[in-house]
Formats: sequence, C-alpha cells, structure tokens
Amino acid sequence: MREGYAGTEQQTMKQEMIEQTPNSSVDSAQDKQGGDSATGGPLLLVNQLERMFQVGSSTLHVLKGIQMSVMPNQLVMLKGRSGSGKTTLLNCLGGLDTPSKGEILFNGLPFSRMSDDERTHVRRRQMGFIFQAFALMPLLSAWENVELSLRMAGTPRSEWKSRVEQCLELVGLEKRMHHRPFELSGGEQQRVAIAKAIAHKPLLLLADEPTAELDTGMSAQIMSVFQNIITTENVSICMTTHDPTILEVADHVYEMVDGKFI
Ligand SMILES: Nc1ncnc2c1ncn2[C@@H]1O[C@H](COP(=O)(O)OP(=O)(O)OP(=O)(O)O)[C@@H](O)[C@H]1O
Repeated sequence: MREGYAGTEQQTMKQEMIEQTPNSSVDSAQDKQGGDSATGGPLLLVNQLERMFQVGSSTLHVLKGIQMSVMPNQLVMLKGRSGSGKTTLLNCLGGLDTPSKGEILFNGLPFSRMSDDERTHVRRRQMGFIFQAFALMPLLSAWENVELSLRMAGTPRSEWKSRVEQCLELVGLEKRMHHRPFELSGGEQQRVAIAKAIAHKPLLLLADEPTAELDTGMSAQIMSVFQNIITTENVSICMTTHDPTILEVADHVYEMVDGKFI
C-alpha cells in the first residue's frame, strides 16, 4: 500500500479505531436492515466516479468515470497493473478517500455525499477492511485481535466470546486462537485479519491485494475462506489483485487500465 493521501486516511481510520470506545448502542443487525440490498438491488453502486489529485501545479486524473456494482453475496475483483488506480478506487468505496466527482451508493444510501461522521458510522458498522500486510496488533493473540475488533464496533461484551470463537473457527484457526502473529504463518495471519474484519458482521468486505504476500497455496486457502464467508456470513467482497491465478473464483472481474474499466 502506497503512502499518500489515502495512506494518511488509513492512519486516521486506525487511530479512530484505537480511540473509539464501545459506547454505541446501535445494533449492527439493525444497521443491516434497509437499503437496496434488502430489496434485491446492488449493495454497492458506483456512478461516473472520478478522482483527481493536485500535484504541484498539475492535476492528476486517477479515476476517470468508473461505473460498477457489487451485488449482495458477490465476490468482485478489481484487476489491473500497478498504478492503474485500484487502491484509489477501493479507498473511495470504503470512505477512506472522497471522490472528486460522481456518486457511490452503499446499501441504497448516498455514501459519498454523507457527512464525515455519517460515513464513519457506516464504515465502522457495515464495512470490514483487509490489507495486504495483515494489519494485526503484534502483541495481541489471534483471539485478542478479533476481540479488539468487537470492542471497537461496540458489540456487547457478553457476545464477544462466542463471536470470537465463531470467527476464528470460520477461518480454520480454532487450534491457533492463542498464538500471537509472529507465531503464525503469513496465510494464518491473513486468516486472523479476515476473522477480525468480519467479526462485527459487515455487509461489505474491502480487501486490497489480500494475497499479495502469500504463495500460491496460501492464496488459494484465502480465496476458499472468502468463498466460505460469503455464504455463511452473508457478506459481499470487493478486492484488488494482480494475481491472475485467483481470478477464476470471482463472480465478476473489472479490469482497470489507466483509471478506467475496459
Ligand atoms: N494522494 C495522491 N496524490 C497524488 N497521486 C496519487 C495519490 N494517490 C494515488 N496517486 C496516483 O494515482 C495512481 C494510481 O495509484 P493506485 O495506488 O490507486 O494504483 P494501484 O492500481 O492500486 O497500484 P498498485 O497495484 O501498485 O497498488 C498512481 O499514479 C499514484 O501515484
């Protein structure tokens, strides 16, 4: 993940997550109601999205009129060469960056036109993020990493134990729950990151190159975990990838060239 505007936003998000106390009484199940996905429409709808960056005196046009949709329970992949704009798009979809033009509807709501607070609320309650570099707390066990995510989402404490166990079992780590990240392989660490990202029952998982650090066997395991959680957790996944070997498991692949889909 390149640093820059979006990198700063991700830092901000991580900071928000660290600072957030579990004081919200909003029920995540309640948040799952409504919106287009409840009526069979797309979970995510992107209309004529553009993103420009001001670099010195020139304007860099990175996203140039993106149209896309993600349906409920779909696995959508964004493929493209380095620098084509995939991460910039993913950051806009997750509200970590703001489009210069165009619109993003999430669960039937105008996500890109929400206030920062509203967008943060939606992001915390209904979205989960997975990054290339696992993003785990190094001193916490797999169990504690997942529990932290529930704590930050405001899930009642009484539900933590069963949900942590359920998520770690879902990703096949029931025998490694008390290991810390350095005691786990790359693939296992990424599975903890997935358990962490789904713990609060999001509608959408956004994953930036989730298999980039992994060998072919481990990448295949991660893809099979993704397929499993789409059905068991009722979640949609939108991920970026460079890896042609995993594209076949996608429900839909968007190919990006120079800020546009071809
Ligand atoms: N904040 C920013 N300021 C200036 N330019 C930026 C900024 N963010 C992204 N860019 C530029 O936008 C282009 C697309 O970057 P992006 O990271 O979205 O591509 P990518 O397809 O995800 O690449 P990779 O696969 O290498 O991560 C690059 O040329 C990048 O330098």
